[in-house]
Amino acid sequence: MPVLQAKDISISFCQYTKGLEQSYQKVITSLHLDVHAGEVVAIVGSSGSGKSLLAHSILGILPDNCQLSGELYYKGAPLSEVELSKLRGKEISLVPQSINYLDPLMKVGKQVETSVPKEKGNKKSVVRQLFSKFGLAPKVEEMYPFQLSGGMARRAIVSAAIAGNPKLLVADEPTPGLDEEGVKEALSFFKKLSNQGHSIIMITHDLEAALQIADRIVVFYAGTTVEMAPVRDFAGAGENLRHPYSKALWNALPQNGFQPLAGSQPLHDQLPKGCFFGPRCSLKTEMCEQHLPELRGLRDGSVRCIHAT
Ligand SMILES: Nc1ncnc2c1ncn2[C@@H]1O[C@H](COP(=O)(O)OP(=O)(O)OP(=O)(O)O)[C@@H](O)[C@H]1O
Ligand code: NI
Repeated sequence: MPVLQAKDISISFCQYTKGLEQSYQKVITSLHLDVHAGEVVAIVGSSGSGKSLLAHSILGILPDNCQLSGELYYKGAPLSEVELSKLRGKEISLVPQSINYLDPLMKVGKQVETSVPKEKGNKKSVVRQLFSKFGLAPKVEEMYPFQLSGGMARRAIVSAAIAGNPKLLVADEPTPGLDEEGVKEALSFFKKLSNQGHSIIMITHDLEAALQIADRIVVFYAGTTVEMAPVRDFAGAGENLRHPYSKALWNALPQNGFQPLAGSQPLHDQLPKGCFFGPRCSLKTEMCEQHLPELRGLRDGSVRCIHAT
């Protein structure tokens, strides 16, 4: 049974148009995701594909003016608002994408202390241990966020996210601002957590980083999940991958010759008819324009493409 399962999530934002008239603008169409105990699942996809909104759905921290539909399950049971408020920051924790989540007016050590559960004993010493694990000197505890480098802020945020020893960690772009060594450390730290039975959802633009630690890769495109694949399928010319977009991402990596893909991901208010990837797809036929394909199971994975075999 998956620790977390998201099925057919769609998200709309309420906007005021004229005066008091409201309209709902759908920004996410159909996202699917699951993660098992001890598994690292990486979500890859370009900017605006819905990665952070899915993370916020899982944590139950979407803005008030938006409406979510679809199903979320935690350990097989539907994840309700009430349930989430009990789990958030404890069993389920988020490494937020922006370091602006740090309170600018509060010393960093004190902030991370607020994430340490009571049961853990002396909060200050827990923070000290966490910081030393991430190479942050004791003096950093006394600093304010503006005094930290991007990399230090990132480490402090990860410390806060894991302070409660979460079963499920959702890390939204955890590596920007870190140098090469820092990236390696962060990735190997997540891997270690997963080896201890924790589940990790890692969100990233960086397919290469994802491939280093993930067990499975989930590919998002324009607010839809287009493929779920085991990492081993990212090999050769991508012949084991299921969706043409995943193949394109793989073939665009330096080691595969930087093969570019023409066009760009459509915006949510300019989605094409039928398959969202259609306009960029070499496999496109008339059938593809009729409706958005469902995500279907295929060879140890899933794909949203009628042509995939
Ligand atoms: N508060 C909001 N109001 C209206 N639209 C929003 C809001 N937040 C996000 N969106 C839209 O939802 C879509 C998905 O956004 P999201 O932040 O999840 O993308 P992302 O994949 O995390 O991108 P990035 O890689 O840039 O972080 C985008 O089209 C974005 O414009
Ligand atoms: Ni994001």
